Amino acid sequence: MAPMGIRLSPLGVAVFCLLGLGVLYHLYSGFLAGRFSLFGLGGEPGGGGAAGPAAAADGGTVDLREMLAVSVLAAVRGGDEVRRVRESNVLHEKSKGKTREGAEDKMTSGDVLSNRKMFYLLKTSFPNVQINTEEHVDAADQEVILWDHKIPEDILKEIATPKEVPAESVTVWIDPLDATQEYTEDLRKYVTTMVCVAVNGKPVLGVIHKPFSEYTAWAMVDGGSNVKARTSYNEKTPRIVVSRSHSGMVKQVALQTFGNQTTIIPAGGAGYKVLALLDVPDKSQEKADLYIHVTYIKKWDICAGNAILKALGGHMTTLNGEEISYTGSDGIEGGLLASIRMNHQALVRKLPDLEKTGHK
Ligand SMILES: Nc1ncnc2c1ncn2[C@@H]1O[C@H](COP(=O)(O)O)[C@@H](OP(=O)(O)O)[C@H]1O
Ligand SMILES: [Mg+2]
Repeated sequence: MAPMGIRLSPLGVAVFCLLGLGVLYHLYSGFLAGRFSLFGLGGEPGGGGAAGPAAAADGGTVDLREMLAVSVLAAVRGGDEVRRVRESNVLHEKSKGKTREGAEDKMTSGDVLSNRKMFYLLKTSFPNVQINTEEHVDAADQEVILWDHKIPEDILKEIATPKEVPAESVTVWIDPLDATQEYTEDLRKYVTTMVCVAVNGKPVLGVIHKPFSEYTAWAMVDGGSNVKARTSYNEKTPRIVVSRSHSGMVKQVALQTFGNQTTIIPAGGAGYKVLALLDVPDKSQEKADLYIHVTYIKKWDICAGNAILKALGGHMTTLNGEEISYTGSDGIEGGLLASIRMNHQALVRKLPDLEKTGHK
């Protein structure tokens, strides 16, 4: 006699098992999808992390202290690309055309790859702000780089509270590789990556990073900084740092204004030249008392330096002493004068009017 009990048909068992597997698959795939979507948004699985772009950006405001943290990270990450490409010795150097004065306007893989990192890091973190960058951003080649929402200790120490401003008042300027000409000549000390944040056109945050010595200077106007002015400057016979590859008539202007005893220091990069005015521990950094530029120049080249100088009590203006507005057009026509711990207006009065003297 067959033993008593429930008889299970093999077909029934198979259907039951399949159903069970289906339920398990459904539950488990939902769980995995949840985890992946959390990672995709930058949140921490299991909760606890703020997900997605900087929370403040969603409400129509952004926190400048958070923007500073992301700007420093962007400059460092961009700098990693700049260094990597230079060390590979495969620069893919191209010309973007000529400047108004006829110099080659160069671009390399270092510029492009740094731009991609810097732009997408800032754009993903602060989707609602206007970002202007020197290089073209390829929308088909997007990169999702997420900020971990950590503000470094040195920033927290200097800037104790968040500083909210309307997102629409902000313009970010990125220079993914300043001193491209010198980069192609392997003059590494001049190269920087820079981020600037302007609020209503006024430069407020500046970051200048030197990828080859891994030095970063940052400052926030009415906030704090990790860099300071030197204790003394020579106002009478200043050492003047000027462009080595877009100089125009700058040497004539400088010597005419300050006399033949004045030392002219030709150097690459607007970022490098601003750092020359400050107390920078980097050994490869030359020191100067003034920075003068007479030809056309773009706002991504100068905004970060302008913000840092302003935060430290210095000045960057056109040669006529006009403040530079960091909205609208990309470039400025009136040359540049940058100084710190000097009577800036007195320097402006000393300089010749470039329009009249034909020194442009
Ligand atoms: N007349 C000009 N026209 C266009 N760009 C200029 C310029 N003079 C200077 N620049 C840019 O300003 C930056 C600093 O210049 P310099 O090293 O000559 O002082 C460089 O930026 P990039 O290297 O980012 O292109 C350079 O290309
Ligand atoms: Mg550049």
